[in-house]
Amino acid sequence: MYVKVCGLSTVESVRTAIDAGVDAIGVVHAPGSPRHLEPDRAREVLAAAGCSVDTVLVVAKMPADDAARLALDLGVSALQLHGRYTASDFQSAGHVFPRIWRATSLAQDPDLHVGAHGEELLLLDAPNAGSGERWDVSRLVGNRPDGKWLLAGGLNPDNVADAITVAQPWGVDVSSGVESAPGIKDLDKIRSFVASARAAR
Ligand SMILES: O=C(O)c1ccccc1NCC(=O)[C@H](O)[C@H](O)COP(=O)(O)O
Repeated sequence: MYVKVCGLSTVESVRTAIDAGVDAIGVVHAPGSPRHLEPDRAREVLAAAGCSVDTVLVVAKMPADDAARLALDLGVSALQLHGRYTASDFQSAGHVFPRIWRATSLAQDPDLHVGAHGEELLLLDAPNAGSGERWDVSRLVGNRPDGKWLLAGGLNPDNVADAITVAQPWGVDVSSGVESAPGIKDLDKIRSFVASARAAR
């Protein structure tokens, strides 16, 4: 089970996530989000991860080409285009940056084929990204994607194991569910989330 913790904004939280055994950490560049980091701060936070895990830049409304250039500049492993990006956005960003992830929700009636827009990985989230809202993951039963896809949206240390059992994702992603307040990561919740996700079947 691939585990990503997103919206990290401190060196301490990155180190905790890595010590807990995550596969990926994400930083958010989305003005208005409580997790938004300017590029210089994102660089400092990402530096704490080194090359030990995948590092992901998450953007929401930024033009895809600009996001791809920022991903190159920051030296992240992958760029997560979150929300209403078109196939053409993916195509043009892919000319600049090679590893692109597509994050969407069932509310957008997405193509559930991983790679439909040329992406490496598909992330299925709640309609409001980073809101901590849950959604009915049982809607995926009989209709789940194949391949590399992450389940996200309202997961936390207490519900992640059940969600994995129902949806059988390739991996999981969490943000609000390991926070004490919007944008403030709780280190114990990070440890607990990773342990629960790893133990789930
Ligand atoms: O986290 C944000 O504030 C955010 C803002 C804009 C686009 C994406 C954002 N987050 C992406 C994510 O981290 C996922 O939505 C997350 O894994 C699921 O969120 P949560 O329900 O808070 O666990």
